[in-house]
Amino acid sequence: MSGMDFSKGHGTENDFVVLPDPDVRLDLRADRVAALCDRRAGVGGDGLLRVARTGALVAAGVLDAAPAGVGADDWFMDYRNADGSIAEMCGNGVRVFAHYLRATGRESADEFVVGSRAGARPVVVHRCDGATGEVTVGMGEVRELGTSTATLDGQTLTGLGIDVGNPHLACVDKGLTAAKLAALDLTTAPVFDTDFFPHGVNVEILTPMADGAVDMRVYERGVGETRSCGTGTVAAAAAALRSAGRTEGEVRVRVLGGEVQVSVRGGVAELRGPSVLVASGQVDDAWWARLG
Ligand SMILES: N[C@H](CCC[C@H](N)C(=O)O)C(=O)O
Repeated sequence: MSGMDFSKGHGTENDFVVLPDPDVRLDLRADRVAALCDRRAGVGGDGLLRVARTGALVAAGVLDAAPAGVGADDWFMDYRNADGSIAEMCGNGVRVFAHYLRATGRESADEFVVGSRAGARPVVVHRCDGATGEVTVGMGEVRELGTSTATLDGQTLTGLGIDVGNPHLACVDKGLTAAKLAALDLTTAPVFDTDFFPHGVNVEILTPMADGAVDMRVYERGVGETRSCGTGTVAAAAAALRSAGRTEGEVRVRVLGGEVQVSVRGGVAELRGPSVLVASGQVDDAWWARLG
């Protein structure tokens, strides 16, 4: 059986299919990405990270141009959601991507830039071995968009629209406890204001800040509920700080899949957390070809 190399990895159990594609040979049509991310009929994942250098993606026409601050030789995280849609940024994904580059020898430095459609994302790899890593990602500007609402589990919540390169609605519910959060039914997509979020939105529900920490669940655009969302934890941290009358600080965000640390300073965020590389294998060429 011949096939296409892949790896599986996750950041606080937000999991990804990692696809090395240095010559950008793969046509990542939405249906093919969805088939790969399918948890029964495919490899399974919340998303897919194609690994290629920025210049190769521009040469292949996948990118029109290198985003500002991203060099042709910088590795670029070409992120796709499980439904095959393209998203601008993936915070947990950048940690796994950076860990993968180090663990496979594609990068040898502890600090380097990862390219994304949201721009340059500088990373610091604090430690990494084949299986586990600890990475800090420079998440760029956190831009508040004003308040909007989402309706889920029969209730309408007010939240803060936040752009972290991709769109979020972070709903701090003052009366919410961790137990009530855990009991929320997130099996169906929240109803949101499509005029406010014309390109869809990732919706976070979180407890108010206590002892420098919040509890959060998230319903992701193009995926559904995930056990974690890195850009979502940044949006949640910014909303929790705002709700506490602050514009900067450190927030520990507890998600279903673990815990990350977010720092917001001067309107710019950093995200620190774990990465795990679970397995590597091959996608069978005949299986891939049958997708048409
Ligand atoms: N899981 C990702 C977010 C993916 C965002 C995607 N669902 C979208 O914006 O459409 C993260 O760790 O930031």
